[in-house]
Amino acid sequence: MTIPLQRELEVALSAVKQASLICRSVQATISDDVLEKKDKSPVTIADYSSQAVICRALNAAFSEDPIIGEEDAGELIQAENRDFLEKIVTELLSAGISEASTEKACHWIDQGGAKEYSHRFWTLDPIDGTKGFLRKEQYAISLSLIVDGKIVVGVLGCPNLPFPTDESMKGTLYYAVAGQGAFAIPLDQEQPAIPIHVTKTSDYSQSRFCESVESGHSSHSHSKQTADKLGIQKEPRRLDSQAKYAVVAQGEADIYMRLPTRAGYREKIWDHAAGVLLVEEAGGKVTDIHGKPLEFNQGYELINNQGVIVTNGPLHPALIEILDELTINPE
Ligand SMILES: Nc1ncnc2c1ncn2[C@@H]1O[C@H](COP(=O)(O)O)[C@@H](OP(=O)(O)O)[C@H]1O
Ligand SMILES: [Mg+2]
Ligand SMILES: [Mg+2]
Ligand SMILES: [Mg+2]
Repeated sequence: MTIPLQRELEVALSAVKQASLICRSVQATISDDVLEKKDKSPVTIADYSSQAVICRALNAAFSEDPIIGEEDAGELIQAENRDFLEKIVTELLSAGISEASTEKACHWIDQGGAKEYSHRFWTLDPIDGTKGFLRKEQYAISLSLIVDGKIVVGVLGCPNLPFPTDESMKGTLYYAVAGQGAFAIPLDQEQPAIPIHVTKTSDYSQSRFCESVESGHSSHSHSKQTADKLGIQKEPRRLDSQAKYAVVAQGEADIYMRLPTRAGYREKIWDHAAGVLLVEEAGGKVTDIHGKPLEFNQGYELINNQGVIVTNGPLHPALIEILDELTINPE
């Protein structure tokens, strides 16, 4: 018997692994000098290279599937960005893609250019947590398949997150298939996948929440107010990217709060889809701040949702109630 979505999972895992290794090698080249000058070139090269390898792999296997990716090659084709483009091609060649050229790189990147909802599509964030990537901290490569508005495959590459059962192994590849559970595999070693699970606690005083490092992406003051009202005593864990979903899915935190910082901002589907399935398949719950399910059938933004709340399940209801009382953000 064939397992449903097995081929989709295999292609997604191998593409995200290849992209994760490229991102890791580019991240190693960031110097303090680059950071001081606020030069975004390493992240740019890694973003584009990651999007190129993943779209290339998806297109080879599932040529009919649209891909809603974060990046596009619009700027790369400008003459002044020729150097950037050449560096991307160099990365692709060193990753073993011998047919890489400037034209092909732009073509692969633009295969991720879909914007509209369709009954079956992939969504891709080639580097989520750009700021974490530049700080040499956490970032993720996020890919998922959505069918009829439901996330059915989610793969998250976290090159800097230790393997859950062995801290000394840095780099974890997470995956989930709807109805089949959530799993982790070491990024570098051939080892069987291990299942991961959320915690079971219903005691806020014993719980830990995580949130963005960037207070511009998620309101730290509102999360503190909420945590105080719930009696959460532990210090929050702050980390960039969808690595937060992985941390909740593997039981290292019980809650992830993403509270709006400004009216009108809508979350992007590629910032959440893979993480959402991972947590749900690990036994947890994900809604917006009003307790509404996230709607992945509205195009590239979660237009009918505000913020995101992720928990182990038992901690969800009272948290949503508190958020309702706080009136965090006008629509
Ligand atoms: N005002 C805002 N509110 C919420 N998310 C925002 C935001 N401005 C940017 N972002 C998103 O926050 C993501 C990073 O999230 P985090 O802070 O959890 O690491 C960014 O993804 P990229 O880094 O892929 O651009 C970006 O899409
Ligand atoms: Mg992102
Ligand atoms: Mg990104
Ligand atoms: Mg971005």
